[in-house]
Amino acid sequence: MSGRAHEAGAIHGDFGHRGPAWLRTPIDVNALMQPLWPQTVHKGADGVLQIGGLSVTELAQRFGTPAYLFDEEDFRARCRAFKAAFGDAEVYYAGKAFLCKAVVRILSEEGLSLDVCSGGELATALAAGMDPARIGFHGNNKSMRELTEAVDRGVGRIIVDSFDEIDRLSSLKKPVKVMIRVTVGVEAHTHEFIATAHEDQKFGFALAGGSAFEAARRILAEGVLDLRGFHSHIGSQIFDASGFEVSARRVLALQKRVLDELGVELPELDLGGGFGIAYTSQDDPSEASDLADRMAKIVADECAALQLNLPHLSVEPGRAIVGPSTFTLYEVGTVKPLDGLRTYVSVDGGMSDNIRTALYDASYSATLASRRSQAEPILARVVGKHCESGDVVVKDEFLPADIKTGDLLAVPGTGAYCRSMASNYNHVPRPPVVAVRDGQARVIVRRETEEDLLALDMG
Ligand SMILES: Cc1ncc(COP(=O)(O)O)c(C=O)c1O
Ligand SMILES: N[C@@H](CCCC[NH3+])C(=O)O
Repeated sequence: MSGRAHEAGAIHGDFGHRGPAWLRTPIDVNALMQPLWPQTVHKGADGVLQIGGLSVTELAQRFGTPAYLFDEEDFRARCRAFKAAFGDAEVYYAGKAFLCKAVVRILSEEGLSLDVCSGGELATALAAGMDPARIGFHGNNKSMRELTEAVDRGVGRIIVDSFDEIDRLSSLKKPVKVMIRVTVGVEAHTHEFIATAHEDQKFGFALAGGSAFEAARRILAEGVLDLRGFHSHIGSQIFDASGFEVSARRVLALQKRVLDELGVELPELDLGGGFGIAYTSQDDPSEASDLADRMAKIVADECAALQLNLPHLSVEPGRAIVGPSTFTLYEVGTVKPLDGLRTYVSVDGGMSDNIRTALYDASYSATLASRRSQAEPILARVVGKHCESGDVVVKDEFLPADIKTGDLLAVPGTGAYCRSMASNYNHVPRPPVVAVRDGQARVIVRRETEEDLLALDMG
């Protein structure tokens, strides 16, 4: 798909501050909506963005801005797509991408399992009635309190990440199901901060040097914990499936070594999450079904070659399920043209509701969501209201030249790692998450207030 209009928020590239000529020709805006936008989103003839049968102008009036607008139908459809694609394999939704009680209930209804990585995520899952047996618990530094709570509540599996953790868990003297997290040495092609399987980092047991094998040997020799298999997660926002294939091969070779040398055939294998999504029109992510087919094939081929039984497979997608389901709605405040350069468009949120641009140099897009404009496109930078020059939401976007105070801007692809990584920097209260479906809207995470912030301040 080629981006062709400021209205679809799909334009990127260095075209000068007034944009290329083709950008000013009329186009079918709705044809440009996928795959950046949630499935129920479209623009009416008046240029107003609609989600779940409601207009953003109405939603802004009712719930204020900024707000994360969550398309429940879209989220459910992606849960189902992953479940269907992976068939018998277990899909653990990675709660770190975005978690609240409503999401937990939807996951239960759609038959997904849940990956949590802290006592707080575990508490949220349990408070919303998630079956503990369907929860997997991750983390490189789980506390004794967190481990005890997980074991007492009957969490389905704990992914052990260090020898210290094996000792802590074993001290509870319960036959807890565990997986061993392995760093397989794959350099995933993604931002350095979100790659997790190269050797020089904090997660898991290294395959090289034998510590992953030693972890298995120790657990089996001690005979306290119930070792189910190995786990590999190579990073996040990955487009190239070959990294998953290499990691599957390496982990299965380890599984074979455990069988040959320790006499135990481990019955499970988790290949983690990390499937990339589109943030701009230039991103071209794989379908869940293509990824699932490639993973299933490599596991089947490799098992056949190594004469292993097929392990029960699981995966942990977060971003690919929730990322595209949500966009952030902002109101434009100050508009500051810098002659010959670009126009700075300030919105009423920023790095406190989306840290990804500042942290990972992530690319986003934006569209005018509250009206139609025939004005020529100008090169704009969408920035927040925080006291940082790096407080950028969208680095480069073509917006109509008549962009003005009070306009609404929508930024797609903010379902994952935006609300969950939101902060109160500059004492800015965090925005609500509003779920929209079939013409109905409900607040699933309410807006923080200044009273909420003051409530923690003991004076
Ligand atoms: C262990 C583990 N599983 C799953 C995920 C989910 O990743 P993503 O949201 O990129 O699918 C992460 C985050 O990168 C992770 O650390
Ligand atoms: N938070 C990161 C991804 C890391 C996920 C957890 N391992 C992001 O926004 O892309």
